[in-house]
Amino acid sequence: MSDGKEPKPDVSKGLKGVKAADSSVCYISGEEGKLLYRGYNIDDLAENTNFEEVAYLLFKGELPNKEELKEFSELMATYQSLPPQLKEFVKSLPQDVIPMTALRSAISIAGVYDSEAEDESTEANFRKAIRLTSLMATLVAAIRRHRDGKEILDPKPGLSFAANTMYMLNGVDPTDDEIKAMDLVLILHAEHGFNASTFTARVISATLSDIYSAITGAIGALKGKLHGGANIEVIKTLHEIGSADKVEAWVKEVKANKGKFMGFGHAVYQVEDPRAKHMKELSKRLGNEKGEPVWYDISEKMEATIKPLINKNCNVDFYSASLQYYMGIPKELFTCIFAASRIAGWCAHVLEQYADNKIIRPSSNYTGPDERTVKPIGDR
Ligand SMILES: CC(=O)SCCNC(=O)CCNC(=O)[C@H](O)C(C)(C)COP(=O)(O)OP(=O)(O)OC[C@H]1O[C@@H](n2cnc3c(N)ncnc32)[C@H](O)[C@@H]1OP(=O)(O)O
Ligand SMILES: O=C([O-])CC(=O)C(=O)O
Repeated sequence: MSDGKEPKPDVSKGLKGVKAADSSVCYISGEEGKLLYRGYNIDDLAENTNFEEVAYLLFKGELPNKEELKEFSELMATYQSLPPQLKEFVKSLPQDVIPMTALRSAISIAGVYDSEAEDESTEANFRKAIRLTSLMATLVAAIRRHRDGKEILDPKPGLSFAANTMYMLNGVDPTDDEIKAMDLVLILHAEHGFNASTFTARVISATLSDIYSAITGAIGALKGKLHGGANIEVIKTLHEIGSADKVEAWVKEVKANKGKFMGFGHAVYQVEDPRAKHMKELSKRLGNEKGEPVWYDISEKMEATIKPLINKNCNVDFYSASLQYYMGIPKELFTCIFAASRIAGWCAHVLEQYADNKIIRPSSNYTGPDERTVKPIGDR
């Protein structure tokens, strides 16, 4: 207890910079702007792999060979179909449900109908990780279709994971460019160390609770606008500004009101987020191809204006907003698409946590009153 004179114990607010465990899933250099999944640079992965390969890499630690990939992709395809109870659950939701709220609830319900949900064996947890990773995109698509009053679609046999995700979202066979764009979004969002949602998943699994509980919690953390929810705030901003020539006035006003620029700043990167350039490039291309470059143009102008003003770079959520818009994804779904990718990272971390567990229980610096006694109710 403190009398106000003792030196305060060190508190690392938000645990910033604190190393809470060893992890071999990803390496991030905030100074260099470098991101490696299991030792592979994301620039290399973005160019040369698809999401199934990246999910395999995150779970197993190595990239698959041809046969391993075939087997893993077939397994993912099997798990991609929604159990009938889950489809009925999505249909029972109010049509105007917030998609991340629907997704969080649906994953919790998915645990109810998984006969292995409480099986703590490594093999069962591994199967559940693949099942959850396969299921998440189908659920996101189902939530979109339900909100639009359209029939929920089953995955189409023979399509890749990214292709099926686009197909189930939109109800039409995607073009090669659309498949590439979805793969890029899925690969780049898949993993990012001890971020808030992954840490949430690890905290929950470290109590030896089940993987469905951990992922339900992670979705709740990702939903927040300081984390994955920022991409929805960014698109709202782009639409509010409306044209590139209005950016400077808008930025001035936000700065004068001490507001936050969503999609800028990062807890780890002091230099450019290495994922941003990929999203930016593709957003520019798709914006031109769709004959609607305005949202890219506003984004580019915002980056040029905000970066020198607050000395913060844009993060992964910034150009992913205009990119997802150009991919035809409704803005309310942007964070769900992030979740459909990050599920691979979450699961890799949950498996890692179970494999070398220690309950996560930091302490706090007490700032409340000194010990006191309860007065009779009439004297309070
Ligand atoms: C996938 C992801 O989660 S990426 C992040 C997505 N979130 C956003 O884009 C929201 C906007 N950004 C932010 O709120 C922050 O930069 C965060 C949450 C990402 C990181 O927060 P921190 O680790 O505290 O960053 P940092 O130490 O650099 O921030 C210090 C101060 O810089 C300023 N700052 C940081 N980012 C911004 C911003 N985007 N706009 C204005 N000022 C900012 C603030 O004064 C901040 O203090 P505060 O949080 O008390 O207001
Ligand atoms: O790492 C973080 O703090 C945020 C995050 O999830 C990411 O940038 O992908």
